[in-house]
Formats: sequence, C-alpha cells, structure tokens
Amino acid sequence: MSQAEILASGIANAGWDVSQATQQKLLDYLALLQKWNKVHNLTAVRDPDEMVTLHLLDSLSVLPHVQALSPSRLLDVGSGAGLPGIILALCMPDLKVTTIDAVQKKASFMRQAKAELGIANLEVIAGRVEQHRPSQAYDIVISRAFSEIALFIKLTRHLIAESGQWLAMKGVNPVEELEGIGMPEAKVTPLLVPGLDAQRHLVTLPAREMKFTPLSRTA
Ligand SMILES: C[S@@+](CC[C@H](N)C(=O)[O-])C[C@H]1O[C@@H](n2cnc3c(N)ncnc32)[C@H](O)[C@@H]1O
Repeated sequence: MSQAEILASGIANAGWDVSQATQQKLLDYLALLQKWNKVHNLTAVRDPDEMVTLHLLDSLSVLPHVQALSPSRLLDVGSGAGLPGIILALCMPDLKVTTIDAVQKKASFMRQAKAELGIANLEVIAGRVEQHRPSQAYDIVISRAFSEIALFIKLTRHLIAESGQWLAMKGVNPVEELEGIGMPEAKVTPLLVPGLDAQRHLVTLPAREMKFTPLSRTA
C-alpha cells in the first residue's frame, strides 16, 4: 500500500472526519518531514510507512477528543517536528494552535511547514515552555512523549485557562504517575491507532480539578 492508502484506510477504519484535501496536506507535511529528516535528524522514525502510523495516525487519534472540547486556543508542548500540534492545526483550521520546542532546528522545521503548507492557524515558538508568556491562556495544553505528567503540569500551569484541560498522550495507562499527582481518578481514555500494535492512552486533566490556582489569572 502507498502512504496515501495507509493513511486513508486508517482514517476510514477509525471513522475520523478528515477530508481528502486535508489528507493530502498531511501527506505533504510528511514529505517535508522526510526531506528535512535526512539532514536534520528531527525524528528517529525513518521508514516512510511507519511514519504514517507512528506520526500521522498516532497524532490523529486525539482529534475526536480535541474536537469534543471545542477549544479556541491549543498549545502543544515539546512539539518536536509538530506532533501532534501541526496535525491538529491541519485538521482544525478554526483552532489557533501554538507549538513550542526548546530545540531551534525543530522550531525552524515547524516554521518551514507553516510557510510551505500555508498553515495560517499555526504559531511556532522556539524556546522553553516554562519561559513562555503568552498574552492569553490556552483552552488545551497537550503533549506527546514530552515528560512525566507531574513535570508537564508543573512547567505549564501558568499557561492553562481556568476552564482549560491538560491532555497528555501516553503509552500504557500511567496509573502510578496519576497517583503521584494525587489524581488517581483522572479520566484515562484508550486511544485507537489503526495499524499500531501497542497501547496508547489519553489523560485528561481539567484545570479546575487540580489542586492549585492557575497563575494565568494573576499573570
Ligand atoms: C521526545 S520529543 C517529542 C516530540 C513530539 N511531541 C513527538 O511526539 O514526536 C520531546 C521534545 O520536547 C522538547 N522539550 C524538552 N523540554 C522542553 C521544554 N522545557 N520546553 C520546550 N520543549 C522542550 C524537546 O526538544 C523534544 O523535541
């Protein structure tokens, strides 16, 4: 199967709402990533077919969960090559997506993707998230493969809106991490990634249920 066919059949099997035009943009993004990866080593996944599953379909698995929250502003922390932030920006053109990464070459790639693919709803920041000071808080702060949940929350608690949600994309159900932050009852949803024989889970943490005052109110 071609990359386009792997993507299309995965999307159809999962029942996600991703148009043909958006699927082409996702493939254009992947082609750009493959081109840059030869020189800049942005991701360890090098096989083109694996990239469709491990990067595109894996990132798309959170799409229905993000859509269900109807956010206006989303921050993807430690976005790397733009995963899942750029994928979400391409699928949800009305969502303002900010991606941030501490490594300059990764931010440069994301800026190139924004320019080449014309992603008007994407803002890319090169820097450390703990130093990020936006003028407005975010409705969703998401991360994939960034850090343990406790550190993710600690570094971003000044960025979340009072009614906002943290979304942490995880492999196995992170029971101990959630006990460690005093949230053993947190919502953990299994994620479906077509073609992937591994566990994926999404942890949803509403800011108003966390035991602190969001700094965004006083910043
Ligand atoms: C394992 S990569 C994951 C990249 C991407 N989310 C993915 O799933 O492919 C973690 C990323 O977090 C970035 N990072 C680590 N600490 C950071 C910080 N304090 N602020 C912003 N980015 C950070 C790293 O540069 C790296 O690109």
